[in-house]
Amino acid sequence: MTNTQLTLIQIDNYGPWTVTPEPRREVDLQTLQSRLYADLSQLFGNRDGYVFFSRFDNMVAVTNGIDTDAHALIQESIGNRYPVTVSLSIGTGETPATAIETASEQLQAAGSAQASDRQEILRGEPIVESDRTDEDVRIAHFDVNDATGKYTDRLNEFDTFINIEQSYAELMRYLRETHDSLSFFVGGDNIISVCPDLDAEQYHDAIEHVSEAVGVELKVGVGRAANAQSAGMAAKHALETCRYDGRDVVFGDQ
Ligand SMILES: Nc1nc2c(ncn2[C@@H]2O[C@H](COP(=O)(O)OP(=O)(O)OP(=O)(O)O)[C@@H](O)[C@H]2O)c(=O)[nH]1
Repeated sequence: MTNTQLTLIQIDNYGPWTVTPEPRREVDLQTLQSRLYADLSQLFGNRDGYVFFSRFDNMVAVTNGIDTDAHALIQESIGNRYPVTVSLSIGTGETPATAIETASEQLQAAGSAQASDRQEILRGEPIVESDRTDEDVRIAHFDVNDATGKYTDRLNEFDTFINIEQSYAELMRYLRETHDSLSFFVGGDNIISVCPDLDAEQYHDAIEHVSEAVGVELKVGVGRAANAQSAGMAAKHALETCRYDGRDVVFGDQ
């Protein structure tokens, strides 16, 4: 069984800030957003978490093993470094979808994303240490088969981008609707999904669905562990095994 702990990260009152006192230069917003993501990736990553940028003003972190004090420290550090603050909401659940649902509801209950008096909220309870197991987190690392030969070296960059993004859109929707999983594009031709305990057939069906819908062929390595970093690393090794023996689904511990 999985026991996912996710943290919703939301920039406080960001919409109004981007236009106050007048619209801020887009390049400055892009720079702020990407630096904030980089810092959060490092701050959570140093504690074995994974952060996904989703919409940049909102980000989702897999935070199994990261306690409330560490969240508070990260929140304070961001507040000291940036002209904006972030709210953090920790949600847990048997599936990633229920965890993000809880995290989102807690933050919504604390006030609007665009309320000037809702700042640096820290809500939710991490999984208690005694309830944690070595199998709480499942990370599935998807990769497009031969993206370089089929797309990067043949098509112009924008048409390559369309193909990759379409496979992402199909996969994220399919896994969300059929298996309560959350999928994130992480660059290149890679998609990382936070999943419950799915079997090889279910991963194979997802890959087949994407292939039939948009004609992009995927493979996937799956890892399980007590935290995102270890599960993610096991998934990467499993993906190498896919490359080596040609299977489309490999589990890290098999
Ligand atoms: N975020 C992330 N990106 C990766 C990773 N591995 C590769 N990439 C990206 O994916 C691109 C394509 O690399 P590969 O997936 O190794 O190449 P490929 O042509 O698809 O070949 P095969 O995957 O072996 O079929 C690279 O340029 C990187 O941008 C990874 O582990 N994480």
